[in-house]
Amino acid sequence: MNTDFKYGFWGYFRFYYSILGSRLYLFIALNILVGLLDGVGLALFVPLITMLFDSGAAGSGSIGNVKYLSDALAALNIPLNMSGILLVVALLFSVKGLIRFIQMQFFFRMRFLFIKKIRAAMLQQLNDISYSGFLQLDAGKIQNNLTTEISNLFASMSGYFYTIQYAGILITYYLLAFAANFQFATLVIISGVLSNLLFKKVFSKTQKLSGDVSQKGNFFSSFLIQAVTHFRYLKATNYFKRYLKKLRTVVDETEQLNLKMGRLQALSEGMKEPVAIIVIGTVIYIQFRFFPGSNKSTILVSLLLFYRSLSQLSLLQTSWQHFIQNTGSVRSVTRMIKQMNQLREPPGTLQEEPADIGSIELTDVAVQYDTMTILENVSLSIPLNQTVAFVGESGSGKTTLAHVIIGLIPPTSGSVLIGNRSIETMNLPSYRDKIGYIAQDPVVFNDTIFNNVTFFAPPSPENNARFRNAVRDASLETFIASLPNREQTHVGDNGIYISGGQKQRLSIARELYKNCSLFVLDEATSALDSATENSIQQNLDLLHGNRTVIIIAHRLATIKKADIIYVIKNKTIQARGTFDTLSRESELFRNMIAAQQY
Ligand SMILES: Nc1ncnc2c1ncn2[C@@H]1O[C@H](COP(=O)(O)OP(=O)(O)OP(=O)(O)O)[C@@H](O)[C@H]1O
Repeated sequence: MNTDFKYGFWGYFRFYYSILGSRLYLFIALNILVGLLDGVGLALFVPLITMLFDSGAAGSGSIGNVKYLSDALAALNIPLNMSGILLVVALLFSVKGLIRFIQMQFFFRMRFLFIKKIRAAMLQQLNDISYSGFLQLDAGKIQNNLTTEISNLFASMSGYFYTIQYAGILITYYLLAFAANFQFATLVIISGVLSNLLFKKVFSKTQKLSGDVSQKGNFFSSFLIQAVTHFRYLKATNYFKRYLKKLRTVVDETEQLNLKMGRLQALSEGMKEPVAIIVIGTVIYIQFRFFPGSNKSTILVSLLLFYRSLSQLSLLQTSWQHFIQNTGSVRSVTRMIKQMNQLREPPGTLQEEPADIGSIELTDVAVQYDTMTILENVSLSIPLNQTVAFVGESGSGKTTLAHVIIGLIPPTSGSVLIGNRSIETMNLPSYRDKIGYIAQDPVVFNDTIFNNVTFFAPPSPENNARFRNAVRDASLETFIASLPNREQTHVGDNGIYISGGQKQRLSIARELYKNCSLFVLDEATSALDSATENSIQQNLDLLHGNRTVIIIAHRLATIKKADIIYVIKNKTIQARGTFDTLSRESELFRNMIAAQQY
């Protein structure tokens, strides 16, 4: 997909072409064919008019250069009488109907391909961007671009190509009009071009407004996502009312812009016919006033064609307006695609990472967010299948350190080796296949318990058995047994139908089901009562010696069995050792224990 194009007529063509390829040519060809059939069908009325004017045979009158049409009919042995001509016209318009049917079908097929292709590409990009890249994006922008803006993108394309179709029809009419009476047609065209300058201003204003509407759409989506995600909190505190004001302001501003665009559309709609009629009226006046000897029958044919072209011109202007109105979406989507491309995670090697991740070694690691240093001089080692814990006060950088180890955040400096290989060169998706991550905020999807735990694996005897083991080890068995629909129970948006502790257990069960080599438990049991926490702890202890486990915990009682505890303070590791060693040798650790005893 070519997103590096100039925002001009050919630039847009190149962009649409990069998505649909040579299908576009077929679409244009069908459009032109429809236009041509329409024009020729209409032109066949010319011999009819000749017949009426000259009250003789259609071929005998003088009707400018259009006479060749009646000659062509004669050559095809079609009788040059009213019924013969009408029959041919009916046939031509029937063929046009058929082509139009094919063209419409093709149009919808292109719409299907267009949206599918862009959406699939953008979803793939979302999968490919790095976590630090993702932090630079905005949820509302992503959502708005993937839904509303993509549909608008297609609307821009259809506006663009319908404009070409109507232009094709218009050109056919104009050529015929020129053939009938050159002088008259020239005057109409010159005046038409002049009057079009009026519309140019309207179009350029619309184009600017279209960009603003897209941007506002991003804001609105962002606010809306947050309102829905935090609905419970906003309701409980009655903050929704205040939030609503924010939402209303964005809606109001967006609709004000749409209103302005609507006014411009109304203006161009309203102007179209009067301007065209004034143009033709003036030309007729000039023609008869200054060239009294003009051939009236040729002017009549020319007029008929211009009159008919009025509706095509109106359709052309509407399509162009439609295209212009949606160019803001094209700019928004292509900018986002470009940005997402730049934020891609480095590909690393293609080879699969081994099931055993090996030992983890960090040397002199530093992490900065912008100019703020979060960690520095961090060196640590996590031997294979050992359990380590990171402790330290809130905001000391424990989660950040875990993110460095699982390759979510690249260190600003220093080296990270996983199984003796630099993390920079690793196949990160394959590495993460082996990682179980229980985040501070439990991650729960709006689906059934079974799907949440198995992550949408199909039910099978093997998966069902794995599911049962996982929910047993996460102490969820009794809870599930108490539900009328058991594991088929839906947990609601963000797990709104279940308790905080149940959400935590559900996310633990999912990682246990995944059967990983490396587990990161970031405050994984903080919302549980002591009895449930103990029971899960016993099951997690079974991982000890079999899997590598990183525990981040404030409650020091939960890390007593860790092989190594790293104490983080002032951006670096201040002490390390087992619980007993640290209790004896580290004043910092003793103070932390003391702070938890009451
Ligand atoms: N994306 C980010 N951009 C800027 N600063 C960030 C970002 N993420 C975290 N930080 C900052 O990095 C510091 C360390 O955060 P981190 O989440 O690693 O701490 P933590 O020790 O896990 O805290 P807690 O125990 O409260 O979870 C904090 O000061 C935080 O504000």
